[in-house]
This record gives sequence, C-alpha cells and structure tokens, in this order.
Amino acid sequence: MKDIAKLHYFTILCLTFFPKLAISLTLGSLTATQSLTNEQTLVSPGQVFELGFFDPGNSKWYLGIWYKKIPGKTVVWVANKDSPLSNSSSGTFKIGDRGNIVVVDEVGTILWSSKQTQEAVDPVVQLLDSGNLVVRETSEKDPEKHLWQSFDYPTDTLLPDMKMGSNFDSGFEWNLTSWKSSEDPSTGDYSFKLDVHGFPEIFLLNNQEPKYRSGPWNGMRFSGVPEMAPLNGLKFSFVMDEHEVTYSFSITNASLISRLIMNSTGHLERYTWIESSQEWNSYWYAPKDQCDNYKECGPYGICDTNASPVCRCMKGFSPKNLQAWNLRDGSGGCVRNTTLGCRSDRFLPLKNMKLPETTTAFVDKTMSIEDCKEMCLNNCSCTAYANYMINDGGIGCVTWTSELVDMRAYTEGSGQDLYVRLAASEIAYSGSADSGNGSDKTKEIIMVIGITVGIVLLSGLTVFFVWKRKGLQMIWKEKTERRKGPRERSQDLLLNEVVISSKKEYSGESNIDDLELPLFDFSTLAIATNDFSDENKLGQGGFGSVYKGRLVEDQEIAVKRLSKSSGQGVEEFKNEVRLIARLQHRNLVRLLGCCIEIDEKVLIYEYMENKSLDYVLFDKAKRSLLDWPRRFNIICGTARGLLYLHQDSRFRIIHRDLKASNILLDGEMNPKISDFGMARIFGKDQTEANTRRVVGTYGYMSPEYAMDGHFSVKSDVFSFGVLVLEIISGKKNRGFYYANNELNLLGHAWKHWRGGNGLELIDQSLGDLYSPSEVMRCIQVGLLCVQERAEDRPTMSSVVLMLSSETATLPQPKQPGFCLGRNPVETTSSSSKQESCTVNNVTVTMLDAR
Ligand SMILES: Nc1ncnc2c1ncn2[C@@H]1O[C@H](COP(=O)(O)OP(=O)(O)OP(=O)(O)O)[C@@H](O)[C@H]1O
Repeated sequence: MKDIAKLHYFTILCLTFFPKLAISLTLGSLTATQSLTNEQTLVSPGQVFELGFFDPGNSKWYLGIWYKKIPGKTVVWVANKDSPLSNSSSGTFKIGDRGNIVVVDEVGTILWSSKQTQEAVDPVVQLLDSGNLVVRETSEKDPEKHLWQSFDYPTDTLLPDMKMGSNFDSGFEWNLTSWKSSEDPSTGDYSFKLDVHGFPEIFLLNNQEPKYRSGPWNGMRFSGVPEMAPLNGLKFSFVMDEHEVTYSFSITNASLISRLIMNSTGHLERYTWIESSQEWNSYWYAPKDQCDNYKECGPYGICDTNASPVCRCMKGFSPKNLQAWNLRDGSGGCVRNTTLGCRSDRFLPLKNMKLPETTTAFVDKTMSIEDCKEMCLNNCSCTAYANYMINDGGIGCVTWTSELVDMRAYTEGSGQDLYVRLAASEIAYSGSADSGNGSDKTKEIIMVIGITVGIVLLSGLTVFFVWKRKGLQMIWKEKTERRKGPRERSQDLLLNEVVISSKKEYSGESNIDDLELPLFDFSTLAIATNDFSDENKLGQGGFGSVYKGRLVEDQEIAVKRLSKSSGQGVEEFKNEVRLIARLQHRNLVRLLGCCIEIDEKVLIYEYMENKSLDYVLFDKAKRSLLDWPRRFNIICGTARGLLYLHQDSRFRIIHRDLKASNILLDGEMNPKISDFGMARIFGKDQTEANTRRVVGTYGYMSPEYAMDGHFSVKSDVFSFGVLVLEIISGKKNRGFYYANNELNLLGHAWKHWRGGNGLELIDQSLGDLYSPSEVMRCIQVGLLCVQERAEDRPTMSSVVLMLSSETATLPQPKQPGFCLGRNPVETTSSSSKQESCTVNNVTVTMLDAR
C-alpha cells in the first residue's frame, strides 16, 4: 500500500514537472483526454520505439516513430509527411472526435488524420514494441484487434512482421515510398510495390516507371535476388493465396535489429544494427549492377555481368538493332531468326536464370514440368515455361505468352531453369532440346540408327506383348492417360472459359463467408447522391441507373442502383459481389462496396472523372481530347483488363457486353472496364427475363452469340475487335453507314484493308498526328478479332502480345462476321426479333438482342 502511494505521488510529481516523462510512464498509450505536444513522446512498453515530433533538418516538424535506444533518430514512420508543421512549438497529436488520431497545428487546424472508417468508443492509442501505432477500444480484450494501425500505411520502411503487397479481403495495398530527400519526408519519386498480377513480383518504380524487378518468389527467395540467403535470425516469407499476396520478414533472434528501406536515391536497402560499433550496416541493396536495370537487354536479351558487353541474345535470336547493339545499347533486344511453327516447335533450356517478367504469366501450382511443357507446346502463343517453385526438385508450372523481358544469367547454382520456345530448326536434333553440338550429318546418322534400333526393339516387344496382351493393354492405357493429362487440362480450362459458372465452379476454392466487403446503409447512399436526384444521375444502363455521390469523407463515388427486377436472393447476390470485388486490376473499375436493403440492391464503384468512352469518342466536340497515344493506351489497357478477366486463375469471367459505354475513363484517360461482373450478378433466369438488356449489345455481338446464344471468350474477343475499330475511326459500328448505305464499320474497315489503304479508316480529327505503323497494327488486330469463325480469332493473350510487339509478323485476317448488312429495326420489346442480315452473300438469320 505504501509503495502504491509512493508511486502515485511520484507520478503526480512527474506530470507536473516533466510532462514528457509523464507520457512515457503511461507505457506507450494515449487516451481521449490526453494529447502529445512537441516536447513530449510516447514510448513503447519495452522501450523499443518512440513516437513524437521531429525536425529532419528542413526546419519543418513531423510526427514520427523512431528507435528509442538507437542514437541519431532513425525514423521508421511519418504521419504528416506531406503536411508538416512550420513551427516547433505548435503541434499537437491527439484523439479526434470520431476516435481517429489527428495532428493539429496551433490554431487547431487538422494537418493529418488517420483514415479510420469505424467510429471508436473509448479509444486508446498505443505504440507497440513492433513499431506499430494502433488505435483500439479500451474494452477490447483481443490484443490483435484494432480500428487502425500505422502498419497499414507504410512510409519508406518495412519493419519486421510488417507486410507489403495486397490483401484482397480488406482491400489494403501496402507499398514503400521514398522520402523526397534525407531531410524531407514528403512523398518522393521512388516506390517499391508488389504487383499481384500474373505471377506476383516486386517492382522498384521511379514515379510510375519500373527501374528494377525482384523476380517472382520461387519458394526460397525472389528469382532475381539469388544472394537472398536467410541471415541467422532473419526469416523471409511470401504468402500467395486467394486472400493476399504479401512479402514480409521476421526476426528469430531477439538481439537482431533489421529494417528494409526504399531510400530517396532510388535504392532498396536492408540495414542491420551493429551494437559493438553503434552503426547501421548496409547488409543488402538493389539495384546493384547494370543487369539489375529493368529491361537492360530488351526482349529476348540476356544480361550477364561477367560478360563484356553485358547483353547477349539467346540462341535462335539476333539483335534487333545491330548498330545500337554494337554501341552497347542492348535495350532494343533481340528478334527471332526463324518464325515459330507451333506444334513442331521445341524448347531451349536455359540454366541459372532470373525468370523473365511474370506480370502476365500463367501459374498452375500443381502441374508437373512435363505437363507444363505439353501445355505450352499446345498453345501456339506460349513463349516459355518453367517450374513455379524450385524447392523439392521443382514444383508446378509457370508459362509465358508474352515477349520474354528482363532476364539475367547468374553463376552456376544461383538462378533457375527456364525453357524457351524456338522453331525446331533452331535446335539441332540430338534427342535433347538443349544440345547444340555436333554436325547435322552426325546427328542424322545417330537419328537413323536410333530409329532402326527402335523399330527392331518394338517388333520384338510386339511379339512379347501379343503374348502378354492384357499387360500391354494396361501399359497402353496408363500411357495414354498420362499423355492426355495436359490436353484434358486445357479442355477443362476451355470449359471453364466457356461456361460462366454456377456456384459449383468456385465454391470449393475459398470460404466466401470469410471475405469482407464494405456494406453501405441505403440512407448513407441516399444522402451521398442527393436522394438519387436527376442532377446527380450519370447515366442509365441495362441494369439500372448510375448516380454520382459524395461521402462525408469527401470521397467521390459512382452508385449503381440496380433495377428491382433482379430475381436473385440476397445471399447469392452478396456472394457474387464479394467475388467480383476481389478482382483487382488497373484496367477494371474498382468495386468499393454494396448495399442490400429490403428490395434495394446497390453497387458502389470508384468514380471515373471522364465517364465512359462513348461519351468522349462519339462526341464531335470532345473527341479531340483523345489523341492517338491516348487511343492506343485505351486499346492496350482494355486488352490487358480483358485478358485478366479471361485468364485470372481463381475464376474466369466472360464479360458478354464489352462496348464503348462500358469502358470508363479516369482523369488521365486511362481505360477501366466496367460491368464486368454483371453477367455473374444476374443469374440465368434474369438473362432470359430481360434478354434485350443483359445478353449483349447489337453491333458488338459475335455471329455465333447473336445467332445461337453461344458465348465464349472468343465472343468477348469479337466485341473487343469492334471496339478497336471504333476507337480508330471514331465511329460507331452500329449505325455506321457509308455513302452507299451498304457497309457497316466492319465491312468498311475490311474493304479498305483489302484494298491496301487501311489508313483511310482513321478518324479525320486526328489529322496527321499518329503513328501509321501503330494504327495499321491496331486495324489488323481489330480485324483478326472480328473474324467470322470463333476459332480463327486470337485469344486475348495473343492480342496483348500483338499490340505490344512492333516486330511480330501478324497473321492475315479473314472476312469479318456481320460485315455487310443493314441495321436491323430496333425493337423495344424484350421478345426476340428475327431479322435478315447478309454476310458475304450468305444470308443468315440473326436474333436481334438489343
Ligand atoms: N464508375 C463510374 N464513374 C463515372 N461514370 C459512370 C460510372 N459507371 C457508370 N457511369 C456512367 O453511367 C452510364 C451508365 O452506366 P451503366 O454501366 O449502368 O450502363 P451502360 O454501360 O451505359 O449500359 P449497360 O448497363 O446496358 O451495359 C455510363 O455510360 C457512364 O457514362
């Protein structure tokens, strides 16, 4: 009792005379009635970290966290990095009205506040020994539960157990961003960002431009960081599942202090603290040499620091620009010596490699390397394959359908194996794809001997097996099964693509109930949209009306109020929306949440400043905003978005209604596909009940879809082709009639293409300001996509490849589907209407869907 009284007396003394010390005594917590001023700090319970105001040397003040016991204030997190205090005696850190934390200046203006969605009851702020600053409710017993944490808002430093990457459930994206300079913590030019697409890997970016790539995680380390051996006491971890893709590290030896930092000079650096010399030791950094520079040797070029010059073309390729290559500029890369032949191609094994960029690569985590090879061979656009992980002798399969870029060769035992597709003639026959030795004559002789021996052996074996017929049948069966593996697999893939699935398709893949998606109150949305007023209305679509809204936090949103006739159940609707919300790609419009109340179903999207493409492209006054580089960017971005929908390994989506009004444009005119989950959200019944609105849009529908209701990824490809030709010409396919009133846009484009004057198609408003070769390539890709037969149309992965490659020889397109004919009479009824349409002198019957 006596001791407690003493402690109490001591505390009061401290509070009176040493306010800074007094706060420290609260063991790192701050309640709603307390605040922290410039002279005070908050210390974590184990005295590991300290939070307070600091001046980094630019005479401005910031609230930050640093190591308590390490001299020289190594700052690991900054709150108000872009809104500093100008006066050392003016700042206060406290809990705000909604239970969020704020930094205010001397007149009470809020300079920074935590983005906290949920209001807190009796909140408390704690600085943990991990360096994490958290806001919790005092009554909350679970130490893991908090309303806000600084670890969700990293600045330039990754501390142990902090994650970088994306969490698909919470929507958090954790990146490191450099300070402007060592004395200015404001947002700098460099960032270190995990790209979750394809086979995830981390990029170091200068503004938005990649400078360095880690390579994907291969089970032991990043493919491009062979020196990433576990340090005694340090453990790296990479999680890649349906909930998250994240990288983090942890400390297993308590005496070790380590941090990873994206510094202001563009280097990623790992430091460890050396107690004896009292200094930070730079343990690792990147980029460290010429070969770490992103795409140093261009497509199909391999960088090797031990060679001079560092760039070389892989076997079967030659420098694209020999002059530049000889002047030691390898960035143009290499081109194939021999065009690929598809099924006859072979694979060149490359050892000790950093895998090429994997943002568009396809991963199958379980497939064997033999099946992987077979799958790649069966897909003519597949350029290479490799193991997905290198542990346990190699696991799974990764394939590329794009140009192979940013590769480097390491010394023996450091990198991994990569198999690159080459025309058969580039790999001399020797029984194994990598052998390049010996004259062709010798190989021919070996081949003949081999075949002869094979025949003799086979005849002998046949006699034997006739005798043992049963056994033979079994072996034969087993062999075919094994050989069928990848083909069956690709058939499965195809089936997945063709069928917009019922629940069964993905119900086994994840526990949907665990996912969180913000649910909005209908009343909040009514306030945000001014009671769904006409002034706020952005447009009307087949599924309902779209309104512009503004939330109290000033965030602009687009609110789609679905028409009440959706026959779906609430749980079914929620599940669909949750799945759609997990699809994230820079070319898909982001779904922010939904609202389900009584008979209201509402979707909340990010607001896109420039509305939809049709709104700009088909408007005489506005179309000049779309110069050629922007149009090309819209074509390529839309292609990437569609490829993601078609190929995302978790579940595939066929859009079914791709058109200009479903391509939304952000402030910089970047395209984002919208309505991509509508086909899922509205079930089959709804499709039938409302055919005109849901099935598709006349002018964009492929012949097989319009006529037989047959949809597949290739019907989306058709719609994409129409869109490309519309973007180039600035004219709608539907309602386009040339002077003779005979051709639609596809027919018009085809006529000019065949006549050798494809450029006639281009929108006159572009004048001469375009790249003829780029435009011609786009027209050719557009025409390939609208070919009449679905099997002739390319997949979206080939489309992306064709659009990005300046050198690839593109196939010649055949006659488009629906290229001639008059506009069917528009119908307002939902009943189907038959109309005659002529396709290349063959009369077909078409179902008018819209
Ligand atoms: N996120 C958004 N930001 C800004 N404007 C939007 C947004 N979403 C939709 N709009 C605008 O609202 C209009 C209607 O959109 P909606 O997706 O409902 O219909 P649509 O695409 O025109 O037709 P349909 O539903 O038949 O495909 C769009 O054309 C666009 O101009």
